[in-house]
Amino acid sequence: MSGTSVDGIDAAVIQIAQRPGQEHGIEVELLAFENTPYPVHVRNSIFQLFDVTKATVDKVGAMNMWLGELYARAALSVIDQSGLEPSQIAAIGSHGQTIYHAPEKNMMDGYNLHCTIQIGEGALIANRTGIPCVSDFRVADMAASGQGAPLVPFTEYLLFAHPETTSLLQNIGGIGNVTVLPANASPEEVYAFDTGPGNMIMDALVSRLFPPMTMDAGGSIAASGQVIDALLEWMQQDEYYTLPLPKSTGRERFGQQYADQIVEMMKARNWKAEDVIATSTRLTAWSIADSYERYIAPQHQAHQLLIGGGGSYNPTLLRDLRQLFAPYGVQVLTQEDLGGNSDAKEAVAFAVLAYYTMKRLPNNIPQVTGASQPAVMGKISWP
Ligand SMILES: Nc1ncnc2c1ncn2[C@@H]1O[C@H](COP(=O)(O)OP(=O)(O)OP(=O)(O)O)[C@@H](O)[C@H]1O
Ligand SMILES: CC(=O)N[C@H]1[C@@H]2OC[C@@H](O2)[C@@H](O)[C@@H]1O[C@H](C)C(=O)O
Repeated sequence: MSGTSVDGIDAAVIQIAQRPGQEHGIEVELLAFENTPYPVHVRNSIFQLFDVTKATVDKVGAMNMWLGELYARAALSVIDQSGLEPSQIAAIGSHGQTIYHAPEKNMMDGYNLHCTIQIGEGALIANRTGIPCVSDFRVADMAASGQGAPLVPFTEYLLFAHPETTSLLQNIGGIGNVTVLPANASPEEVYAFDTGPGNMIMDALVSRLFPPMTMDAGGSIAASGQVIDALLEWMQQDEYYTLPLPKSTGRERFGQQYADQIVEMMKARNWKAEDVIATSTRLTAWSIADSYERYIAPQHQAHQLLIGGGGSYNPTLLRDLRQLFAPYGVQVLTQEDLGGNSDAKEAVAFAVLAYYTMKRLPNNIPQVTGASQPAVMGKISWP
């Protein structure tokens, strides 16, 4: 898995045990996990592709192969760490790198041309590892008129649903996304959506205002600043926060151009850099709490908000979240609080999704993505 933050490659080896007689009853054990940060020049080359005027087909094509090589190496390395041989691995699930995501309806000659592009060639991963590789998951959901995201809720339902506890699984990566798992839910009652920016705005602003840092490690910059009310109010006006469900978003809305606008405002109004970081941190926490109030609380009183993704390592963000969720009586915990691993969660999810692809079983949740029907997502490349 390589997410929207483009911080590195997350690779996990898992063992799946099928509960007898239950197609969707599985137990997952994490055998090994490894995060390989992208070298700076690779990260910069990927970021170039987020600018549609620079993402020419030659560059996209070459990066598709380059990332395939890097993902294959990451897979072989984590397999080695697990103590297994590649020949013992049934399949690799590779999400790839999203370079473009346009889930909204886009009609042309009567066809909906909404699209999403994940690169990192699966054929190359299969060839280099000798293991079948499932990649390019999202397009099958889009073919069924879905948004192609979020996909992790399928696995969260399998792994975290509980008879008595209503949980919100909040991932805070580049983008924030939440899965609502009502107590004793059937699959049809699960829903999920992107809450808005996760770390994306913070990362972009830290990169601009505190180079060579690329993230607010430990939330220390935000902790040293004060929230700027005028900026927070401006950010809260984005129409994304009130769009109807299902909805998903990405760098196209909250990426570099968005951060540039804030830097311009900051210069014009003499705001302090650490206050701008404190405000963007609060915005992420606010968007998660606002999503709860707007789309979840009217139907479900949640017991806990379980934070995963890199945002769970930012104590200032967690502080803001705990403050905002206290009035609702929702406990804020991280995956680590449950004995899990915030970093590994999405990599594990794509391994689980690949397990279903290999069995030719549907692995999207139509009401989550807005798809008209279940789909078997993922394309299989054989070695
Ligand atoms: N120690 C830390 N302190 C503060 N923030 C951190 C820390 N570690 C990671 N992060 C934040 O988490 C981000 C990475 O999160 P993660 O790996 O979950 O994102 P992703 O998987 O790329 O994104 P997405 O889930 O949106 O696809 C970093 O860019 C950074 O902002
Ligand atoms: C198009 C795309 O890559 N979307 C990501 C992104 O990062 C978080 C959020 O936005 C989520 O919608 C999705 O990723 C996770 C893995 C998902 O599909 O569940």
